[in-house]
Amino acid sequence: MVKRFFITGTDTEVGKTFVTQALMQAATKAGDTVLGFKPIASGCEHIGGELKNSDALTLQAHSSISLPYKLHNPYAFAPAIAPHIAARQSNRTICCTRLSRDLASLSQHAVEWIFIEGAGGWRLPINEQHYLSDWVKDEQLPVILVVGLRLGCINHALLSLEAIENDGLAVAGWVINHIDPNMAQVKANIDTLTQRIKAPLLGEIPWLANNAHQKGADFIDISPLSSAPI
Ligand SMILES: Nc1ncnc2c1ncn2[C@@H]1O[C@H](COP(=O)(O)OP(=O)(O)OP(=O)(O)O)[C@@H](O)[C@H]1O
Ligand SMILES: C[C@H](N)[C@H](N)CCCCCC(=O)O
Ligand SMILES: [Mg+2]
Repeated sequence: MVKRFFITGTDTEVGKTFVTQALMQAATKAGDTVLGFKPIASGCEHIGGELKNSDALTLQAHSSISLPYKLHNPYAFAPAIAPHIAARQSNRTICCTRLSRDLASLSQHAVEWIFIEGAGGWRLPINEQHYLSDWVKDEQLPVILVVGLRLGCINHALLSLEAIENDGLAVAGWVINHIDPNMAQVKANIDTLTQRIKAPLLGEIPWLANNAHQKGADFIDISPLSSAPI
């Protein structure tokens, strides 16, 4: 059965795509097949007559099978703004039923893993009534939290975990991602997080300058995910 995980983060721009790519590479290195899904993306460009997003293109490029772009990213909006606002501006409605149908059809492909990248942080509005977290709840997806290590991330990490758990979802793991090469008191901050977070730590990714992104997988251990509830 396909193992599916939802990747959220302590904020936007904390490394969700970077970590999702690393997870996909780690699974691929282990000899498994993977698919990436970015249900909702804002900040897209017209490419070949279609709106495309760089996160979704990254996930598509790291997938084991070749599928049309739309299957990796059903909702694509041009402006780099909150997706529910972008949707409203373009007279579209983001709908959980559609997302579930698209994930179900992706899940029919014979792959071992599907990694699903959220947008923004945990409580991202998708329309006037719903949050992306409501859809994750509908799907009962185990969650992986990316903590972008910078000043302020302790509060963001602990509040995100509290919300995920209060939503009744399993935290399958978390990842420390070094996004600030000049951060002070790195070890004391990491100790503060590790003392308080009980979920498995899947890895600590250093600041990888000069687009050394392909190395991300070297710092990730996906083995705790194999025993996570599906
Ligand atoms: N460990 C790292 N070392 C160096 N650069 C990093 C690292 N992690 C992330 N980055 C860079 O930080 C930026 C933000 O990362 P990323 O796009 O993965 O964030 P995100 O959480 O997916 O953002 P969004 O909310 O837009 O989806 C990117 O330019 C990425 O290349
Ligand atoms: C465009 C950007 N890169 C993100 N994908 C969108 C982040 C939306 C955040 C909304 C919010 O919580 O305020
Ligand atoms: Mg991203």
